[in-house]
Amino acid sequence: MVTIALDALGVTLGRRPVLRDVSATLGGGSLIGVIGPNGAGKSTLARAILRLVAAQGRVLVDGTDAATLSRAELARTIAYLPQGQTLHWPLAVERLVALGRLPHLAPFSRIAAADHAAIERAIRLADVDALRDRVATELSGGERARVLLARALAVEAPALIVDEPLASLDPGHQLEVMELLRDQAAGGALVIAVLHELTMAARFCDRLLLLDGGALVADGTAAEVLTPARLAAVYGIDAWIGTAGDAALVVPLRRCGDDRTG
Ligand SMILES: Nc1ncnc2c1ncn2[C@@H]1O[C@H](COP(=O)(O)OP(=O)(O)OP(=O)(O)O)[C@@H](O)[C@H]1O
Repeated sequence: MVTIALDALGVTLGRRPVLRDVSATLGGGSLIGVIGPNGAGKSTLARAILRLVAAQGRVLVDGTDAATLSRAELARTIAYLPQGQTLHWPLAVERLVALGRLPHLAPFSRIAAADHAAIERAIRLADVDALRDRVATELSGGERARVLLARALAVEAPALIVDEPLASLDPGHQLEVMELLRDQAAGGALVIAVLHELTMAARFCDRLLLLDGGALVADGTAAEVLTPARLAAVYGIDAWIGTAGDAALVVPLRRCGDDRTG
């Protein structure tokens, strides 16, 4: 299992500090939710871990500074589903998923049986078998999101970072994707998911990192992180926090100071 340690990670964009002094040790076998309001720095944190943006501090992958790893090594170690990716090429779904194997291929080599097996596993896990012959640019938003998740799964990396994997998914597919991420973690992967759906985060994640204004303001279990006071301070909302059976629920009720219940 892989361990990713963030050591005083910081990012400045256009002279604005958008991520400040984030330190945390993220271990394999867990599903870690990264939450926080718009602009809190969640995607920037994901990109800093992947060295897609210049950052201060260090990212250690099993004790090795990620800055010393090649692009291909890093891509084989941490698979990535970026936020809201647009597709430019009218590729068939199966070929798009196959791109997930690129970090494993030597230049000009062909995909091997092991690659085909990984592609088939990813197609099955992301539930996109029925779409495999479709052209990816002609899919609905939710279908496309699941195909792109399949591409990330096809890497079969020990760590997976997914940025808003539930955006544009219907409720059934949201649950399916959260179950899939939880299963990946149960199988030993380190899964880091940027999420806006607080109920999904509370219900499925082993640990939550709450960002606000680029700072890590809380790090712990859902019960520790998602308190009424913190939801008010960070999101500016009054929320109902409870359970239905054994499922955690976080229901935003109103903006703080707003008497309308809608
Ligand atoms: N190239 C850039 N130059 C300047 N500021 C930027 C740049 N890219 C992002 N930012 C700012 O960095 C901050 C963090 O952005 P980031 O995308 O990490 O937020 P986020 O928490 O993922 O937000 P969201 O929930 O809206 O996706 C935002 O205030 C954003 O406006």
